[in-house]
Amino acid sequence: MTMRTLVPFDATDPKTRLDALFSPAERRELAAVMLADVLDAVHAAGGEPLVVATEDVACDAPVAVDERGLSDAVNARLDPGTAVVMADLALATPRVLRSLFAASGDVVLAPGLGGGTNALVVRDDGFAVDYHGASYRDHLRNAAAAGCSVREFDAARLALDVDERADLADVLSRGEGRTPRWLRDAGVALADGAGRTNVTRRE
Ligand SMILES: Nc1nc2c(ncn2[C@@H]2O[C@H](COP(=O)(O)OP(=O)(O)OP(=O)(O)O)[C@@H](O)[C@H]2O)c(=O)[nH]1
Ligand SMILES: C[C@H](OP(=O)(O)O)C(=O)O
Repeated sequence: MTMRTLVPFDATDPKTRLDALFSPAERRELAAVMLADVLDAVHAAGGEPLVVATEDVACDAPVAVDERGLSDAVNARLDPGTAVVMADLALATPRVLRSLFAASGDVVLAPGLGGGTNALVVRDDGFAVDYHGASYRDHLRNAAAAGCSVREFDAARLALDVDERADLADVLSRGEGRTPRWLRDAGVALADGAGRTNVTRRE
């Protein structure tokens, strides 16, 4: 069973919350590397990805360029039986995505650590996304208002999206794809015994 999977991608000025660590060009490179890892996992999980991007981007999937905001661009394509997987889920594996796609419910929501919604599956055309801010809480409310059954899909490997410097610690310690290699090649490291607070980058 294949799952049509939207992968939203900010190709224009991605990962601005990492601007203290990386130049704009490096942030675009990192975003593209994470996108490649996510697309590999989506393909291996039986997903059929469509990248919904602010600008055209070279990647292993069809690309729909849509300059509208994130929620509008996704809602325009959210036919029942569609998944949405964010492009910065650097720990996502085929196994966890197969489980997400197989989870039952009119709306399946995978929370992000910061209160966002990192991935979802929609099977009811009464549901719409409303990203940014504490979107997970908003999505629970939207689903209830639409009379949708909801499955909360709590998975560590989907809960980590790369937004802040500290998120890189999890990618360095648990990542398996191109992204941890890119970070190490860029001189990013995790000081021993320091937890998520001491991600360093050699000059
Ligand atoms: N198509 C589209 N995707 C977006 C847009 N904004 C963010 N995204 C994607 O949605 C996902 C989550 O967004 P964010 O975590 O805010 O990503 P970001 O905008 O690169 O990060 P920040 O600049 O730090 O906010 C990522 O996969 C982004 O690439 C947008 O306006 N349009
Ligand atoms: C898109 C947004 O991501 P965040 O800004 O929370 O990383 C959200 O999950 O609602």
